[in-house]
Amino acid sequence: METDVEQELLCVAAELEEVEDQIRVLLDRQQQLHEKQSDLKALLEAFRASENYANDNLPVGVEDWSGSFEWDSRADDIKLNIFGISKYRANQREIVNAVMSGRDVLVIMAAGGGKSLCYQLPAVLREGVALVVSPLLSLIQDQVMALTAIGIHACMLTSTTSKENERSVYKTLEKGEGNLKILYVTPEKISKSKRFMSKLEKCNHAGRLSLISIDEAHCCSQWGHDFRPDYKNLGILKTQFPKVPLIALTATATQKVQLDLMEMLHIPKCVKFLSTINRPNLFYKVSGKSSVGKVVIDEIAEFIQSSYPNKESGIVYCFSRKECEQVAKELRERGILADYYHADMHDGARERVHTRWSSNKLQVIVGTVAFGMGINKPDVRFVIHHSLSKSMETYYQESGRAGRDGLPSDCVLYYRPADVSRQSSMVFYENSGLQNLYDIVRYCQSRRSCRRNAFFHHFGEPLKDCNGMCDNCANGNEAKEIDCTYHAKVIVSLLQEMQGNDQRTTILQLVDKVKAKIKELGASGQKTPELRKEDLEQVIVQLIVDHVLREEFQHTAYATNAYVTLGPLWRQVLQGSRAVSLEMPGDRAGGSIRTRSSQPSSFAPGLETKLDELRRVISSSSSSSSAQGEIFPHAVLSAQQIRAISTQKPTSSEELEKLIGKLKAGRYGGRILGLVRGYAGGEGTLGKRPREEHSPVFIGSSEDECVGN
Ligand SMILES: Nc1ncnc2c1ncn2[C@@H]1O[C@H](COP(=O)(O)OP(=O)(O)OP(=O)(O)O)[C@@H](O)[C@H]1O
Ligand SMILES: [Mg+2]
Repeated sequence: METDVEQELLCVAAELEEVEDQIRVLLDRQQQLHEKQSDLKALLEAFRASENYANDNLPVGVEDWSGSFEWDSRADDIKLNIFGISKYRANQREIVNAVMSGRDVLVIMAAGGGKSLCYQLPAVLREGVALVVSPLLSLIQDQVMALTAIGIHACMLTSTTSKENERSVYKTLEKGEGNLKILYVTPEKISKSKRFMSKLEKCNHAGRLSLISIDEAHCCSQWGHDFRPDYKNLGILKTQFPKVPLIALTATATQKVQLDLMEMLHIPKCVKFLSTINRPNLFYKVSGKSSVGKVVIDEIAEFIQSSYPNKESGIVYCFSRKECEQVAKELRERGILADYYHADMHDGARERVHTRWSSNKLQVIVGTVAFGMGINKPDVRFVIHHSLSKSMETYYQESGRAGRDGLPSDCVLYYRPADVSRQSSMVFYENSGLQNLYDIVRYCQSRRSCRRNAFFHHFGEPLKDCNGMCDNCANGNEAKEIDCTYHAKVIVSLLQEMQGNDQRTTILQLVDKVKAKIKELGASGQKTPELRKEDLEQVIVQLIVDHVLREEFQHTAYATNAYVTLGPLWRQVLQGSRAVSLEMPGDRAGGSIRTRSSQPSSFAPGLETKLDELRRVISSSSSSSSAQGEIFPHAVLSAQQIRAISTQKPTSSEELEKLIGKLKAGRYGGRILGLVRGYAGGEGTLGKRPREEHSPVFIGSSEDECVGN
């Protein structure tokens, strides 16, 4: 009798503990929801304030930014004949109109959606100089080169600008000499250079400051994924120049970040344009990453060489500077033209690598996160992550460097659970750092859910069809689920035992212990699927993101180490009330899942090839002859324009102008038409080109954007 009562007491105690665990999880959730509730309330107030403003201050109908405006024909002319763009993408025209009407504007538009045109076109249309704040030197150089190439006078003030150039820019600002249209600066200029601000003041006083643009505006917010301290002082611009329209642009801003931006930049009454984050032309894929470094490089090299035999451009992102150098070297040893780019290099060396890549002399840049934000190379065909990103936002941004011209491109992330603790020991002290990391880890661990939907879900957007443009949608039916409840129990009981003995363990050490334990228990006749080392790593990581386990960090003099310990829900697993399963690719060979573009694309010589060669020739002759700096091949003719010329085969300058605008037709028309003539009648006298395997997919527009179509 007494033992029965004791038994029952033990059961009640165990159940109580379980209930307490659940309460802890619920309290956590309650706290999160309270925070979200207050953010949303604040957001709603801000929206209402801006709506009231719009209603109170503007005549009815003016908020229709798609109507007719007096600058329409000039805008159309410059868009086509200077920028070489035949049709606006979604929201571009409306944004240009809002800026031209003098309003402050907040633009959230997908990476590669075409944000630059939204401020560059008004900058050309309006009198005076536009100020553009941009966070990175490489991005600024890219933009200045591209604008110079199409004859728009742009310059920059950065850490690399010579004193002489700086003086000349200051003179232009002060006296209005020359025809400077766009001035790019890094945010430090605004926050640190009083001299610059006083010149700007004079420029504005003379009515010559046409607009202010804050590119990559998410850097203002510490809730954003790439907060830059100098960005937080940019509020001064609206205070100093209240009458100058300010346009803030970013590809990624959650509602919280949007609210923050409006507050920090002092634009509570701005017009907001939100576009979808969807990039329908990007194929997302997660590949299993071998624990052997050389094998990973072999796979990456094989992927690049078989999918892109014509040396189309790509980026490989790595975790550390050292890793970048190593990976670049090993890719070179495998015959790929690759070089590295990271923050430890001199500005000059970084610029050289960037320029070689932009002019297609280098196929692959192997970079850290220091490379990429806003890089305007439209024909990047693949972005490979050698290591895990630290959040969904960061991954969306970095992978979004691919396919900005709207043509099909690959985004591949090489995932190995052991990489999780490398990242977690870097981000655990950041605001929601671990939570953000675990979101991308869930993305990687999944073998069934649509990758694209994971982005929609993350950015709070309604789901859209993926059209088979991710590995899980393409291969999801082949994926299988393996029951790992038994393994999870062993893991939890081992950890319980170790904690009782005051022992610590890393994920990798734990895997070895689990393997040994399962072998030892094997004799007891338990029927369990045999898991490889990598699978066990994956089970442990799954348990971490599901709160059964948690990571704990300890600093040493040289590093921060991540250990794994019991989390709030461990008892549920131990008592068998929580099943644990793992999604596996159908073939179990994580590294070799079929991809959309893993078939080698045959590339016979044809008109497209000839046009590609032509643009390279023009680009390299420009780099030796042009006083205005290099003109990159993509600035001579974009991939879309090459496609349009190849399909339409224009026979006169007028026809060509409709496809690429007057400026380019005037400069290169004779040579382009000369090539097209060789292909008149469809067959071509220079060799027949097989049909391209990819049909173009375009970004963010309801209309067909293919120039001339
Ligand atoms: N309406 C259009 N039609 C065709 N191409 C366009 C159009 N608008 C922009 N582009 C091209 O799309 C590419 C990406 O544009 P842009 O650099 O402005 O993107 P973004 O939105 O600033 O992206 P990111 O967030 O990555 O900086 C560029 O090559 C640009 O010339
Ligand atoms: Mg941009």
